[in-house]
Amino acid sequence: MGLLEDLKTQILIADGAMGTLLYSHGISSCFEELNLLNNDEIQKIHEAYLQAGAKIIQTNTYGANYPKLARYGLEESVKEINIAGARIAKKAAKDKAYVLGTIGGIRSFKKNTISMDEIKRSFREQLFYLLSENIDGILLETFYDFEELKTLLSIARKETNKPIVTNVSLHEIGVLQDGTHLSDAFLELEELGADIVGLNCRLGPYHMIRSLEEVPVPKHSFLSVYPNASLPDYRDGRLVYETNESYFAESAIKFREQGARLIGGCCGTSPKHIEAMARTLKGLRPISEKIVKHRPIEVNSIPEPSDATPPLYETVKHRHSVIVELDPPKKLGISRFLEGAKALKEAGIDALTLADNSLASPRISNSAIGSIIKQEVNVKPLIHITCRDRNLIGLQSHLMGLHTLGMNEVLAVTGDPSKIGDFPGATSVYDLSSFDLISLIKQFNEGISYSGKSLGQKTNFSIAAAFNPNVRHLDKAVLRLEKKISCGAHYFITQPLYSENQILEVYEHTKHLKTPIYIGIMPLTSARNADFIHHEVPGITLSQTIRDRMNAVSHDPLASELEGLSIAKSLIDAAYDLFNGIYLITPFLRYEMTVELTKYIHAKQLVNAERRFING
Ligand SMILES: Cc1cc2nc3c(=O)[nH]c(=O)nc-3n(C[C@H](O)[C@H](O)[C@H](O)COP(=O)(O)OP(=O)(O)OC[C@H]3O[C@@H](n4cnc5c(N)ncnc54)[C@H](O)[C@@H]3O)c2cc1C
Ligand SMILES: [Zn+2]
Repeated sequence: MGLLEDLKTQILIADGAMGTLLYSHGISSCFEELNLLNNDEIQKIHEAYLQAGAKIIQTNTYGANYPKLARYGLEESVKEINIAGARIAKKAAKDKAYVLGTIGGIRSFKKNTISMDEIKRSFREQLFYLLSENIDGILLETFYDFEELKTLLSIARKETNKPIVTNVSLHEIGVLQDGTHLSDAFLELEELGADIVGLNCRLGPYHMIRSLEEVPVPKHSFLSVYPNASLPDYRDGRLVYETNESYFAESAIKFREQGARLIGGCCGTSPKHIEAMARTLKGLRPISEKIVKHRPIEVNSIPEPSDATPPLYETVKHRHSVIVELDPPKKLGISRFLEGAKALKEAGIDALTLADNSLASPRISNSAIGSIIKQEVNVKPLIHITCRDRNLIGLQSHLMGLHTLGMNEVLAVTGDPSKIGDFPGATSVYDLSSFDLISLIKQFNEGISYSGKSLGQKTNFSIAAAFNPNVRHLDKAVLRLEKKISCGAHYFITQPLYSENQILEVYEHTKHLKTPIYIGIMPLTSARNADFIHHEVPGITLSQTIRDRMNAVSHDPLASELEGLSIAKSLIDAAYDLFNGIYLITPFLRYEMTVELTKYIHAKQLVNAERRFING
């Protein structure tokens, strides 16, 4: 008889946690390395689970892959650790229990920390060594990223006919991180060839039972469930779980009622939990029919307010559009800022862009000031959002707040790192990259939070992303743009450009993209300002001609300003025929300069319109 054959008629008990058990024994080094250093300890744990009633145990190889072992400098030991892990488990099982070779998910919520190619490479390596030891099946567990699991399952299915168990991990009841409903996920996994589909880790029995209530008994696979002991608690600097064996015994009955046939435990569980479940389920046959609970996910689109202007990405597709950056002040007091916002509004800008603590220095919160100008000046705020100052919780709360305040224009950027700003020792959070943040906002627009939970409403953010053309290889920067588009960016805003040639070059490199681009133009204010930008701002070089022009008027502040404006106007002339979007950056709150440039652009628009009219 084989594992799958047994599951046709029986419920099989699996083992519980390995990692947290070792941790509770005081071990905090690499758990998988113990396969080499202390195989007795691992074998004893397997034996304790077998003794408790487990008929299926898993190898101690959860994190025995190249990227995870590399954290301990053990990346060259993938082969030895996996082979040893399989041998220890088989030795403990003595052919009386099945041994699954465990491979854990790599990506948690940060998608871009590691590429899929790297994940595939490391997976193939681990899979190869586990299969070489003639184990009874493969256990793919703790997958938060459904794409990752599907990709790896497809690879494994081609490599082996042995049973494959796929366990996903959920943050929320019944739904995966990308919003896929659990029942749909199981169907997809079945189609890709999983023999057993289920849940493990992160949630305890309560949330797992509620998740399984929404899932029919699979037709072409078996259902597995490996709950954590409880939600974790943080005590004295350690994660601890409740010990609750009798609760597990009761839960085992409910898992059976939900159609589970392979039942084990994950973090925080011990042989006592497994023993309690094995005892309770002894002699009970699995069920094949159940009533499925349907809990519809309700996501409503919010009605558009009747006076709503179109999002910037629409506006800029159809006509020239000017947006202006006016940085929130570094000191308290916003009167000059408000004057500027009003003047720019009167000059006819489409939005005022508000940086998020640019150059990593604290400024008045851009959402606070954005809300004020929206209400008092009736100008559209475009809120920059960096990944530097907020973790995944803060970012989501921020987005919900912006939506609630009706501020729908956002720019998603990584953010200048703290070390370049006023507080070099402050943490740069970077839970998400700019790509992840763009994807998150797109997911919000579908009404789904990062963890897959319904937000109750869809947001309607218009998503801008940053484009830095001041790099040596523009081709590579354009590849990043393409990736940002695939994540959900609606349009781009560039760093300031200072040469007509560069503007043309940007056009040539991006003309294949359908995504609109706002070209950044920041007027120079003085020869010193020009020198600073040329010598100290990474990636930006000013031509000798521009620097000579600014130097020639260095004695006269007014003439300097006029020369700065004149240079900016030439750049606008170069950009105007190639791009609809112009992004003006106000230097040092000198909004008179960006007002002048906005008027200049509108005058060009008028002249062009007249010309078109005259020419019919
Ligand atoms: C319009 C605009 C507004 C901005 N507003 C703010 C703000 O309000 N607050 C703030 O703190 N910062 C702001 N920045 C700065 C921005 O966060 C950083 O300059 C950032 O590195 C560039 O944009 P991104 O975050 O989308 O970078 P990404 O494209 O995500 O790049 C992130 C990292 O990758 C590197 N990288 C980028 N391109 C390449 C390439 N071609 N090859 C190799 N590596 C590359 C970069 O060095 C960077 O560290 C803004 C930038 C722009 C263009
Ligand atoms: Zn776990």
